[in-house]
Amino acid sequence: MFFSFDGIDGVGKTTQMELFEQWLIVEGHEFVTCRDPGSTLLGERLREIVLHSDENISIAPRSEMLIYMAARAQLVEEVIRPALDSGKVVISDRFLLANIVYQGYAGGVEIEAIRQVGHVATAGVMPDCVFLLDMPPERAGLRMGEELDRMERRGNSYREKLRAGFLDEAQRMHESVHVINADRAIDEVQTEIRSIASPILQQEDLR
Ligand SMILES: Nc1ncnc2c1ncn2[C@@H]1O[C@H](COP(=O)(O)OP(=O)(O)OP(=O)(O)O)[C@@H](O)[C@H]1O
Ligand SMILES: Cc1cn([C@H]2C[C@H](O)[C@@H](COP(=O)(O)O)O2)c(=O)[nH]c1=O
Repeated sequence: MFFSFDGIDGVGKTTQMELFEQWLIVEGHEFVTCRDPGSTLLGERLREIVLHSDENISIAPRSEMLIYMAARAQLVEEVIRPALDSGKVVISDRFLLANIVYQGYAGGVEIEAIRQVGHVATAGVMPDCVFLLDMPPERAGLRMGEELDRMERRGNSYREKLRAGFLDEAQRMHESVHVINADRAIDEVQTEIRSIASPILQQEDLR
């Protein structure tokens, strides 16, 4: 079973993932967590390039899209597929949906092209369930730290496009993408996440 968490920067993904992991331990599930981009040596190197490069290193929109894809291909190969093959639950901090939204809807790269490259990069490995944490960008911005990375430095209109893009994709993929109102207390958000995950995990256990 493969879960991912996504949403605009600052919505509380990391906080919710940590609570979700604690719950999985109590429920007796073996799991592997990862972050996209990252969680492999190559992926962490690419993360550093795409998020923390000097502003005078130009990264064109398509190059940016492909850097994320390369990191994800390695993540699937080294971490996600082996974990799923051994029956573990996988929890990923972001996945292909972020590429479609950040580089496509908000970044201007053709969305269909991203889907096609995404299919190659992931070899068809996709989350069974995506928790899309949603809230107004101006409120999520209040939760962001002081040091912003390359993506976080993009302005409000980019963030508005991100939110709209995530919500469009959630409608398109309504069977697997669950929109969670993240503008609530931490425990309320987590309760909803667990209530969605619980029947999915039970069904998997029965197989
Ligand atoms: N529901 C919430 N209410 C208030 N504060 C929250 C909530 N969820 C998280 N926070 C706080 O907001 C900050 C950002 O949270 P977190 O790091 O989990 O977000 P994130 O989505 O992973 O961010 P990023 O993607 O930018 O790393 C943290 O200080 C966290 O404690
Ligand atoms: C996977 C992916 C991510 N991004 C962006 C989204 C965030 O701004 C950063 C990742 O940092 P976080 O700690 O996970 O929030 O990268 C992207 O633009 N495209 C992608 O495919």
